[in-house]
Amino acid sequence: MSVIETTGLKKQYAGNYVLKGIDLQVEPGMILGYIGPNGAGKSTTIKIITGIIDEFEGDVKVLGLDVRTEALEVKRRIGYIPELAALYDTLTPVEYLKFTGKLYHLSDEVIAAKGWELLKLFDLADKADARMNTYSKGMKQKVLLISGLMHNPEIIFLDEPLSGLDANAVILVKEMLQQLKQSGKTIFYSSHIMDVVEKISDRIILIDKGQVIADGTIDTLRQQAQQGSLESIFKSLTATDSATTHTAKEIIDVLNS
Ligand SMILES: Nc1ncnc2c1ncn2[C@@H]1O[C@H](COP(=O)(O)OP(=O)(O)OP(=O)(O)O)[C@@H](O)[C@H]1O
Repeated sequence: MSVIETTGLKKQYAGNYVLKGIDLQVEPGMILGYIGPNGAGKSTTIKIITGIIDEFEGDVKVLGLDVRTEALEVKRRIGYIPELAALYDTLTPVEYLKFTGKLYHLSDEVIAAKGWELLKLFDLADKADARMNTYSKGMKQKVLLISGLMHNPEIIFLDEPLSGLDANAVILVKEMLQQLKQSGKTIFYSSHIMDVVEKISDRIILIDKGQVIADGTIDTLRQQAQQGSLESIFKSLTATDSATTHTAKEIIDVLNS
């Protein structure tokens, strides 16, 4: 059974379609890499599947639940780690985790115990009482990761989750995702950091201009694009290689003019 299923998923803003019919079936217990150029529609897809955006065309089911009619139950069973979230940074991480933990109906005791343990494991224990407006970007990202995972969700959506993290934290998160997968969780992972996507994903979906243009394992994609790394596959399938060189030159020309 698929844990995520979208059929004919379309989304428009003022008559302009940014998703043009996405059909996805995601099996449980895998890491799915969801990639594409800026503006391709990755975040929009994630926001629709997680029930944040509720106006769309087509059907979306998560864990067999219709996100239109059962959005609350869907939200309870998934975790979403957004990109550059509007995190309430006048709060301390402890206060923030208490707030988000309550949204998932976790008890005060569970929030306090788990929150504290996780803050320690993410190396934030000594800053646990500081307001997050004094935090670095990576430190805030760690708090978002904790808050998206603390209720032990069945599916975890990550939108550029490594942004701002240092090398040790990146290694930690990659290892954590592998272990979550081994315990049967499904990971929907969207990122621009191609070498990480290439290493951790069991399946990769590449979208461009609101459409799926490649779908398969890294080996299948390699055969399809006749290229080596995921980065070169990405460039070849989205045809940005020579265009990028040209644009870079144009930017330099404008700067020099
Ligand atoms: N609220 C909105 N109103 C109008 N257009 C929007 C809105 N949100 C997103 N879009 C448009 O939808 C398209 C897809 O955006 P989306 O954020 O899903 O892309 P993305 O693939 O996540 O990009 P990135 O890699 O830059 O994060 C873009 O053209 C964007 O301008």
